[in-house]
Amino acid sequence: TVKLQVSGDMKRCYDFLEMTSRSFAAVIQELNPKLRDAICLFYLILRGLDTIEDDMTIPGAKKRDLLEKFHTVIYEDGWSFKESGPDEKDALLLVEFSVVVSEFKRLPVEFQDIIADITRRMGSGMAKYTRARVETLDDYNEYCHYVAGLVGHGLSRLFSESGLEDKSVGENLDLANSMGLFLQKTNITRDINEDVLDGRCFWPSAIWSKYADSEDTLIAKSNRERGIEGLNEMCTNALSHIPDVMEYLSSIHEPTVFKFCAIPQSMAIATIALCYNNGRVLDDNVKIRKGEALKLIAASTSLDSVKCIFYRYLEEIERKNEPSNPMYEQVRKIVDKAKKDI
Ligand SMILES: O=C(O)CO[C@@H](C(=O)O)[C@@H](OCCCCCc1ccc2ccccc2c1)C(=O)NCCCCCc1ccc2ccccc2c1
Ligand SMILES: [Mg+2]
Ligand SMILES: [Mg+2]
Repeated sequence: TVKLQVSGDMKRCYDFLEMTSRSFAAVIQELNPKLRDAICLFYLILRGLDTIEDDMTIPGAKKRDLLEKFHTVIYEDGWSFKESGPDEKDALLLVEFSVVVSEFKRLPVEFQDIIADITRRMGSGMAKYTRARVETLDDYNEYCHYVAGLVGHGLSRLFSESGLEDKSVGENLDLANSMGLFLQKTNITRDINEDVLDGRCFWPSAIWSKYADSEDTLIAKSNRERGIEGLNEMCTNALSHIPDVMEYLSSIHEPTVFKFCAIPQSMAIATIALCYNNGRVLDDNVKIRKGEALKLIAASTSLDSVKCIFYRYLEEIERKNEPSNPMYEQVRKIVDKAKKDI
């Protein structure tokens, strides 16, 4: 008989997974049982950390202290945080965080060590960027490394530790980093309107300041042509990670792990293609249509089918590319390089 040992708190953890993530809940729940609970808890711990980072009502010094010590509170039975701002969408997760703590402490200690190490390093990186702004391209890559590249590091180490993937997956951390950077850079590029209206901006000033003299001007209708050129440069910057993404995916063989890794990447290339040369991104939060997303989920089952998906969207970007675009040559070079690997 299958011992369905879902203790009370783990059930509540999967409820929180559903509540806090449209995109990742399904792919995490489909994972092989050897990894499912660990990655669910890894997600909830980092979502809890990010809920603190995203909360603009927490004073700087207090926020930095919380971010830097979060890797220790995941071991504190009963830990709860009830001071999130009223607009924080995932505040309830921090109020009831004790269910995450109790289940985290039941994980194999090797999994606990990986999750705690990533939480510590991400919290420290987030604390650094509560003061620093994303200015240079190096800042941009560093910030995305902290909030998403490190997730790739932790996931790859968990895949190898579980025995479901080769030891080398947990060692090729540069490729794992690119998996996170492609997803995070896609989100940052797409979310510019929402972020600027929230008083935040993760686009590096090294890029946007070539096309506007302030973040508000960047999204203004009066500056639309230049804003779209900045948007195209942000899209092109994200596309540079595609060769690493393809190489990483070619190293993943367990079917549920492959889909878990591939589906978010397919969503991301479709999102970049939608954003490219599309002024609506500067006015609104654009998202790929539900029907297209479902097709991408169904098609992201093998390396060949994912390569076809990427090829198709790279062609769409090339069609949208115009000789008048300052990025015209850059886009052609990056698309041709990415297509060559496919
Ligand atoms: O507030 C929001 O809803 C969005 O927040 C964004 C932000 O604040 O920038 C931002 O918050 C980042 C800090 C918390 C990281 C949360 C996370 C996300 C996905 C996971 C997947 C599995 C396991 C753990 C995971 C942890 C965010 O959620 N960005 C989405 C992209 C992050 C990609 C992470 C990632 C990296 C490598 C991967 C490799 C394979 C499969 C999935 C991967 C997923
Ligand atoms: Mg967030
Ligand atoms: Mg954040």
